[in-house]
Amino acid sequence: MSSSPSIPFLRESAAGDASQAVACGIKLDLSRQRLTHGDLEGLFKFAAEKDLLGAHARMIRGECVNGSEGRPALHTSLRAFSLSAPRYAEVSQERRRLFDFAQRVRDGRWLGCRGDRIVDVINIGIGGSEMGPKAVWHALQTASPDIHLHFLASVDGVLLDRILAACNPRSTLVIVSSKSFSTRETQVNATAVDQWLLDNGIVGADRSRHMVVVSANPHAAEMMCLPLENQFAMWNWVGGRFSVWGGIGLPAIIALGPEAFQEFLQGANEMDRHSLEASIDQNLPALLALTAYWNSTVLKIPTHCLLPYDERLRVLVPWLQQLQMESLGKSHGINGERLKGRTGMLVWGSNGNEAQHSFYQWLRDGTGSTSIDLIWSEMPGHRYAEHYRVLLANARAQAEALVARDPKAPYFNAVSTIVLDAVTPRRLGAVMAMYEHKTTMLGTLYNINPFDQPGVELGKRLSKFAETGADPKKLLEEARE
Ligand SMILES: O=P(O)(O)OC[C@H]1O[C@H](O)[C@H](O)[C@@H](O)[C@@H]1O
Repeated sequence: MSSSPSIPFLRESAAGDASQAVACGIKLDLSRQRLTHGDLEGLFKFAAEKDLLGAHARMIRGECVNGSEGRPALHTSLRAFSLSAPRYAEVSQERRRLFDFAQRVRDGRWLGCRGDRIVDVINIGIGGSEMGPKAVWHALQTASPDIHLHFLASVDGVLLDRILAACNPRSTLVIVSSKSFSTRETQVNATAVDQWLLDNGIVGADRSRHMVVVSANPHAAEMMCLPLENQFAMWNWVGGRFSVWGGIGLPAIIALGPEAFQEFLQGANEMDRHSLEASIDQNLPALLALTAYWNSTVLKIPTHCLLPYDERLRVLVPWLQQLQMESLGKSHGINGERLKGRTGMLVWGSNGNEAQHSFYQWLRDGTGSTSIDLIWSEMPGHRYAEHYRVLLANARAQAEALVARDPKAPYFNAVSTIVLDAVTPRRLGAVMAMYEHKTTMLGTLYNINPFDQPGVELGKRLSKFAETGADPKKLLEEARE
């Protein structure tokens, strides 16, 4: 593979539809990517050398792909509907429990301890234990929902105060979500919300009507003095940032209903099957991964910007940021070797239309090159024809404007457009699964393990030391000596 000095557009060398791929209601257009058709063919050969699709299939089959932690990465099993999927029995049993519990909350068979219906759900959790369900809820909630979700993630009392002020404890359900059940922010927030229940007279057995836990730690319910039936399982073989498909999705299951969540899972499962069955030149996640690999390693583009032209997809930005940056923000390979060249990009973005009036100036004229995904839907989520017409005109125009930069400047943009036929639970599942597969496929291409996060864990350990009043810098220095 060689870098092209003239930075051509794919559309200049690919005939007809060769720069497009369509699956699961998603149309990917790579024509504004900066490579030739020959370069793309070279990337397909590189993918074959790396056995990209074989490695992907091995992940889904349950092989030990997370070497540093010695386990498989089976998030795809959480959205599988076939007996042959690894761990199917335990996953489907837990899914039934989750759906049954959510339905009881929704139809009023599960009430607060004084007989009130649950109308507010507070999800206490951070990172992967927050971002997935938050993205799903933001995308699929109706304008006036029966049940309101609140996400308490950071250990910042301001957020705590605001959320508690919006809720009545008697009609509130608290979900404490933590894979490890040892994350300090979550522990501190859970204790504070528990105290709020206590202050409002919800004590003893009554607490169990207002609090449940989701965790891979079998002692989580016990740690919160709750009965075991108030715990929903997750498993060590699902990474936190890949976990929205199971118990971590509980707030969304309650707020949207099991039926919508089932559709969400089915959409993801459709994408899983597409990713296993489609040839490389039509394989959506593989095409996204290969062009990202090209952009980062050959064109040396340092950042990737996601610009949804659809309010419903706004929270995909922080979700994708964690997914890609925690998975691919690594400079060592699977055998601990220091890697040459770039790995994962900095991921950022915003609601596309709003961003036009804030940072597009930089994207169009600044001294940086950017990889960009523009994403929109062919069906609006509202009844205002004029709004949709203007929004779509903006999205289409910006797809061109963002690549219309000074051809003599050393800075340029590489743009993909991703068009959904609609934003339904099914399509959302497919889009999120597509980005998950893009991320893990990039792990294969870069030769890194996308399933661990050693850098974050050091920070977590140091914060615990800092809580005792110790200087974290000193502790690091001592550890080095
Ligand atoms: O779910 P928990 O165990 O509480 O972890 C919450 C988060 O903690 C860390 O920040 C990890 O890097 C994240 O991947 C994880 O999602």
